[in-house]
Amino acid sequence: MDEVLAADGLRKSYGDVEALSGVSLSVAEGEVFGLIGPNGAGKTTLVRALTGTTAVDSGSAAILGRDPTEVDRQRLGVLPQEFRPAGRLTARELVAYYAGLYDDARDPDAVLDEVGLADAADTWYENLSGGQQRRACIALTLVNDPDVLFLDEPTTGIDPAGRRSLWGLVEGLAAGGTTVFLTSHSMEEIERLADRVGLLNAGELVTVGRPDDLVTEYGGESRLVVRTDGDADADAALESVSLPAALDATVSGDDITVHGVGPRDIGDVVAAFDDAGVVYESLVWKQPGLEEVYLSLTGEQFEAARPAAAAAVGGDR
Ligand SMILES: Nc1ncnc2c1ncn2[C@@H]1O[C@H](COP(=O)(O)OP(=O)(O)OP(=O)(O)O)[C@@H](O)[C@H]1O
Repeated sequence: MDEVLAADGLRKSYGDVEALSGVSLSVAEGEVFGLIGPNGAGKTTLVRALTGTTAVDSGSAAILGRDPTEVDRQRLGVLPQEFRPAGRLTARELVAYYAGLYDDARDPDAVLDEVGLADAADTWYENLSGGQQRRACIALTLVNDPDVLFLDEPTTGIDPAGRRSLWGLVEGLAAGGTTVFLTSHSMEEIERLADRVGLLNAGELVTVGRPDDLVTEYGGESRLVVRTDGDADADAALESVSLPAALDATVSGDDITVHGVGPRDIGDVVAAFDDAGVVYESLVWKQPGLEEVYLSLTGEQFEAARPAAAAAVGGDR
């Protein structure tokens, strides 16, 4: 696969703040590269360095083998984190205006339809809802049918159904060969879309890899958390249970956590609790995901909930 994006030793400081401290990476054609990291980690600075909208102190970046400031703009789409187009143009007028900047642009109405704005095409940008405005901004980045697309937190403010439809859109673009560089605070979004993920922390790319590989390496164990009845003694309850060999458990308050429970162990573990007559309020199986990777490598917690990570396998009885 051809290399479409390249960064080599990018450094950028703002006064005493080192926003990027030597970032190198490579993104192949058709790849969706997800960039995650805490607030202030340097993600937007990296996007700006890669797209040539900020001058770096040292290091180099290339898009499609060229300096980012020299790349053919027809081939590039950039959705900045903060983007405020003219408020008193309708969504259609805005997209048509941007279409006029390119030699070969797509039909504005088709693009508006793609981002779910067909019904709001005649609404002034300033009267669109926050999520609709973000969709309109995404439309502006798609109007030239770019080969390389930068999306800096594209779905912030967009409702869950809208997010899912935009994820489908990004998947379709990637399937068609578009290279996507995506930053997000939503682990669900990154897990769904990214072929590879880079974790940026305090200006350093701490790790890069496929989501599954990162979860295997840093995500920790799958576990089953058994919440015992508040009146019961959780330690005594655990003593009475004959867990399958190789599994161990710890107690914290009313919770008994059985460690290292893989998907195929769940039935045996639940049966062991049932056989011992343990009364429980809930059983939750937790599988590690990118959130755990993030937590383990940054020591921080994601704001966004990741409901898919916890699957209830039982309930009151
Ligand atoms: N124009 C600027 N002037 C001064 N400092 C800046 C500027 N842009 C960014 N910084 C600083 O550089 C660091 C990295 O900021 P950046 O916006 O790249 O982080 P980020 O990972 O995108 O954060 P967020 O997740 O909050 O969007 C921060 O400490 C920020 O305050």
